[in-house]
Amino acid sequence: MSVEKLTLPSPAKLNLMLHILGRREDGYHELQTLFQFLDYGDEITFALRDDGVIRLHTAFEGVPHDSNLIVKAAKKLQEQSGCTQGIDIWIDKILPMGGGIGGGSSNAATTLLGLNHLWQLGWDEDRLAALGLTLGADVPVFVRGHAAFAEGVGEKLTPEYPEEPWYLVLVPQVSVSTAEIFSDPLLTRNTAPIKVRPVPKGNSRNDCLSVVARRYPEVRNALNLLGKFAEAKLTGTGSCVFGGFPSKAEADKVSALLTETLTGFVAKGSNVSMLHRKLQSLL
Ligand SMILES: C[C@@](CO)(OP(=O)(O)O)[C@H](O)COP(=O)(O)OP(=O)(O)OC[C@H]1O[C@@H](n2ccc(N)nc2=O)[C@H](O)[C@@H]1O
Ligand SMILES: Nc1ncnc2c1ncn2[C@@H]1O[C@H](COP(=O)(O)OP(=O)(O)O)[C@@H](O)[C@H]1O
Repeated sequence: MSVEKLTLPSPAKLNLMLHILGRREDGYHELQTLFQFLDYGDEITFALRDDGVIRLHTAFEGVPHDSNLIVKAAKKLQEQSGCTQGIDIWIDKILPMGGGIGGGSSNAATTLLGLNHLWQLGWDEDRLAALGLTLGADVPVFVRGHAAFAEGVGEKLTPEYPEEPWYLVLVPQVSVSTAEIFSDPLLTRNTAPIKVRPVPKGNSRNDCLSVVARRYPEVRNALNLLGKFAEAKLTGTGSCVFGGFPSKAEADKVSALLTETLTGFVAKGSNVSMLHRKLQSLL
């Protein structure tokens, strides 16, 4: 029997390290980064419609309907597959936008995988990841669903198996523009490539950190606070800051110190995305 309605998770990611190796001729930066997922994220509900219309029913502040990565992903998949069915979509959005935890990219990937399932397209992961890359550099890792070392602009992925601690993620009340950070003249762009796998322990630096911390006092405060209890790191180009803890109880203890002006959440790191665990359970 075919499925008509589906609710799927859309997890966050962390960049456990991020090195900038150089700048390409098209202005994009060559990176090496280690992605891991969090068991924490949005939830997207999809319901089939047979008239071909794609409609996201949840409004996003500051993001017009047709610019939403969920709608863009659905439209591209519909066009490229020639599918004549449509979709109604709702999202329970809890991930902060512009926080470096990949909410938009994750939403796009969940949409691609969810619609591949509901529309019964039978696309394989390679094809979905290639389409995903046209929507954003972080989409392919969410499509593949395994923690990975990423190279290029994020499209060359090798599965990795980092430890899976509990994290406390701090969410400074500021949205960081990725474009602004990558165009800062003070950004370090000449880190030597890591040539061995798995990524040797001790490579936890994020080359964006000093530029982001200099520009955003809110991020500086978060790094200072968390730094008293754990190694405090920046994910992506920020604004979120995270630290690992051996147990949920220890992460919760630090989380209890947060105030209204600096919020955060506790979540388990995971090398297999909760989206893929849910999809597996449906097969
Ligand atoms: C830095 C990372 C690390 O995971 O994540 P976030 O902090 O956004 O989550 C990603 O590589 C973000 O990739 P992506 O999400 O595609 O970046 P966008 O916001 O589209 O990029 C905005 C702009 O930043 C610059 N940019 C982006 C990525 C890159 N490797 N080099 C760049 O120079 C480009 O000028 C681009 O137009
Ligand atoms: N479904 C979506 N969820 C979040 N952001 C989206 C979405 N669609 C479009 N965007 C746009 O993408 C930008 C980056 O969002 P997001 O992926 O959450 O942050 P980051 O890349 O810093 O992790 C947002 O500021 C917003 O303008």
